[in-house]
Amino acid sequence: MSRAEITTPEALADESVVELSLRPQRLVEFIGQKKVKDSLGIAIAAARARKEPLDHTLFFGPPGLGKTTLADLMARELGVNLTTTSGPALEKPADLVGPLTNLREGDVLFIDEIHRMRPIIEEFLYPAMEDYRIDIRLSDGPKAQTVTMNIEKFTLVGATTRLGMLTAPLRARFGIVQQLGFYPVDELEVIVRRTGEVLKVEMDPLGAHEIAKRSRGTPRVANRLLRRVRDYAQVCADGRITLEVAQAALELNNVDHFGLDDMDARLLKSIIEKFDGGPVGLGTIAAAIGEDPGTIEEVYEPFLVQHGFLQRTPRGRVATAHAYRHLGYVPPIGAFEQPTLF
Ligand SMILES: Nc1ncnc2c1ncn2[C@@H]1O[C@H](COP(=O)(O)OP(=O)(O)OP(=O)(O)O)[C@@H](O)[C@H]1O
Repeated sequence: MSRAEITTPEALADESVVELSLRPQRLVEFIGQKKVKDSLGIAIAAARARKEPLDHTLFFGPPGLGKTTLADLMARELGVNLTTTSGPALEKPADLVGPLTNLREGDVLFIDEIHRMRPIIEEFLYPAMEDYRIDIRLSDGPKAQTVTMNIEKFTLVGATTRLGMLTAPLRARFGIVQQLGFYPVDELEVIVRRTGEVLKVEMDPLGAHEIAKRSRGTPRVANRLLRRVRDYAQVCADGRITLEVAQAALELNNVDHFGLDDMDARLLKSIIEKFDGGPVGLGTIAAAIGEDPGTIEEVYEPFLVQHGFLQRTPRGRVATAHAYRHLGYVPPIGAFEQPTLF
């Protein structure tokens, strides 16, 4: 595993099965995000009492914070089926006909990465979301015939890491919109302990705390770090995760005590060394470190901005004094006066 991989908030190729086994089974087992959980709990109870489908719901926030898990839990709490797909997987409206016509009343259709849906799919979804009907074109061309089909009343749950990329008409069709934010260390610690119980690994509170501290506010990263530390504990110690074991295992995996990894360090160092600390445009940074600008913006920056390593200003990205010190540089005097954009 490369250094950046261990702390990436995105799911790795081989992780889906293990993630499934770690997924909470009830909404009460979902740790943190209290406001989101409370308002969902109320909306679900009300929908059940009225025997109506829940309003279409949109989750937004960085990857790995539990959007898919919440969609799954909503279906469980509502006692309905969940069908899952994703924006990039839907190539043509016909790809949605099966999933939509198979829905039973109240079922949940989950569309991950909904901001990556093609416009033609989006337009196909509008009448489904609004009036529970779909318009199927029987052939192509200007004289193409269309048949209208009614579908059962259902709930669309969408997830996106880029709320700004959703079109206004699509966004307006969601009755519930919830933002997921990074988790504080104490909540991640609870997640680590719960995962430890599922994996049947013995752990000291300080060991759990150390893993939580380095998890970039992200449950997916916390669970991944725990699995790596567990391997280390089994092979290099007596199987128990103590503070020392966690520290040694995470050092070995190049995860520093803030959870910054090689890619974060390269990004910040490049701004500091090549661009005098910034401001520098996203495209320029991306070219300098050989990474996709979208990935930098979606995956790396949210955590760096939230933890004060990076500022987004109207003229570009700026490395903060905190970033300079953290990476062993002396911050330049008077360089941090740009107004922030976000
Ligand atoms: N609040 C939580 N409590 C317990 N476990 C959680 C919580 N949030 C996420 N997890 C666990 O973290 C992992 C990643 O969560 P999930 O797949 O739901 O994230 P996501 O936001 O949908 O990410 P992506 O957008 O990349 O698909 C899962 O194994 C999930 O069970």
